[in-house]
Amino acid sequence: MKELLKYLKPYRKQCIIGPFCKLMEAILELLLPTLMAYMINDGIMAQDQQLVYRYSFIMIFMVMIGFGFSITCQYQAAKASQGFGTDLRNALFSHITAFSYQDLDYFGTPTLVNRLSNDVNQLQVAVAMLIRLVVRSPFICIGAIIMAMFLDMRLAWILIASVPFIILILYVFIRFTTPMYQQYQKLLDKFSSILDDNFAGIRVIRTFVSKKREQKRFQENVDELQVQMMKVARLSALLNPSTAIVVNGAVVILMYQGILKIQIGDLQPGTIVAFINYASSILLALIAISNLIVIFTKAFASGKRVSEVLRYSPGLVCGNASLQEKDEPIVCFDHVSFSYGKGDAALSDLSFSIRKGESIGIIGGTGAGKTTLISLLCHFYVPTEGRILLYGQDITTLRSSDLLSHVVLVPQVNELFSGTIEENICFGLSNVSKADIEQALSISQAKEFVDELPKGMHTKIERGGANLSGGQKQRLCIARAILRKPDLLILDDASSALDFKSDAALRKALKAMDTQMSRIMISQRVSTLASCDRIIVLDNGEMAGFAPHKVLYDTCEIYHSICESQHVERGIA
Ligand SMILES: Nc1ncnc2c1ncn2[C@@H]1O[C@H](COP(=O)(O)OP(=O)(O)OP(=O)(O)O)[C@@H](O)[C@H]1O
Repeated sequence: MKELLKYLKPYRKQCIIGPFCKLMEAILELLLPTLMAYMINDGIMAQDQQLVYRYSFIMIFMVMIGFGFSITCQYQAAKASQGFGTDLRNALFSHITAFSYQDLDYFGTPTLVNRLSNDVNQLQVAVAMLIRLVVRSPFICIGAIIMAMFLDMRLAWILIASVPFIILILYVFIRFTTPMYQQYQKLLDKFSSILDDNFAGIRVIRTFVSKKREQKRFQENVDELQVQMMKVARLSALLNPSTAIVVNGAVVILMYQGILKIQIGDLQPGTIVAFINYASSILLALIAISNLIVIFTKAFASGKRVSEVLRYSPGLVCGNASLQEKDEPIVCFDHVSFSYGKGDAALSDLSFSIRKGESIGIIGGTGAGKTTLISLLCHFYVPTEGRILLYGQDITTLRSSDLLSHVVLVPQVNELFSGTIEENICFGLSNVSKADIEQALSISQAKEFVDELPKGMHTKIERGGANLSGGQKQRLCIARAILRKPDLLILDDASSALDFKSDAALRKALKAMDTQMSRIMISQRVSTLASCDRIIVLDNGEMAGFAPHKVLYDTCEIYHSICESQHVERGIA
């Protein structure tokens, strides 16, 4: 939680001025009942009209000054809490953007979204309350008792005696509600995760007529949330009445004792009015304190969740070295093994090298480890054992921007953003020539369909490429990668939505483009990979073969059976 304090530091001024103003307001508020007692005892009872006017004027003046202090405090509280929330949200967001896939897997996206939005909101409210009420409410409670002691010491003891009961009630409340709020936040994360699944997979849910099942899952979670919130609400609902019972009990005893004292001439009526005023001030301050406790209990749970993210050091640290092109293999896997979390090895002891300009195919059954291999090469995950070298340099020592400008990946899932086709292709690049864009579109086999669009490259793409077909999206993503002119282009099943003719044309155009650009292509189709210089055959995370098509066809049993299942002949390459 300490790390959160540093986001309050820039608002030190507001954190001092705000409570100071509230304190001044509270002092004025505490003086009012005593002034009223004097006004009643010395003015009204003695029928001194001038004195009544004088006290009335002083009291109105004090109320106005108090109002000014209150407004100033509200302004300072708003300024500090909004600023704190914005700074914290920015810091959290920039910390999360440095997370690797591994780190994102560790937390899960829904909980990170919740922490960024809901939890930071709770903290923001807590900061506002900290400035507005944390000083004021206890001060009013203590001050009211002290003022009452000045008026009548024996009656004041009735108020003092109620304090331990109130402290006990507050303690019990905090003790039981804190774990309940933590549990509630966890359920909220689950809720976000279900929403995330449903919105992302809405088409699949409809295709597989799973709407009812998903609705049931959603309902169950909402019911759990409701049960948890009801538990907290039941306890919270008890808090205000229990404190009110204690304070009102004290008021009843005060009135009784007060009347007895008035009857024997030991107390004046104005004093008992002031006592009742102080008792109700204490009651209001206690209600504020109980609400503060609810807010701080929630904020404490949220603060722990936000701190956990801020304290988390990304597992994947990038180096500072710049990549030097040397006369060494562009890629070298040196006894690389990898497991996701504590699961089985997704890759086991892989060792191979890729020469500059070589085209490499990767084939293997579902879950064989093809995407994992590429993710390690792009430094999205760190090998559990072994090293990956780029031009002989360990990729963990390289500057991330250097690595990603030399190695460009077109992933299985196509990501396009809202904007024009041109903006999407040039994403992250500046000063790109029209000729280069046209060339990239042409190589990726996208030029034909883009030219047919009425607005050509200026056609608007909707978010996620919703107004394009799967094949069109893939071609634009390939064009975007080609435009970067990388040393190593990786296509992870990136031509799966292309028809055979376009797929063949793409491979031919890539080969003709630049003999210096190395390529890695993952595919389930032998026909897509057969023309590669060499093909890696993966089987359950292990390398079952690494050779040209014809050699593998003759020597690798797994590859041979894949070819047979796809009716591919030895001479296809
Ligand atoms: N994020 C992840 N967390 C845990 N396990 C994972 C994760 N991603 C992949 N795996 C597991 O690692 C293994 C290799 O997966 P990978 O995605 O690399 O296979 P693949 O060969 O690319 O499969 P496909 O052809 O179906 O895409 C599988 O057993 C898979 O269940």
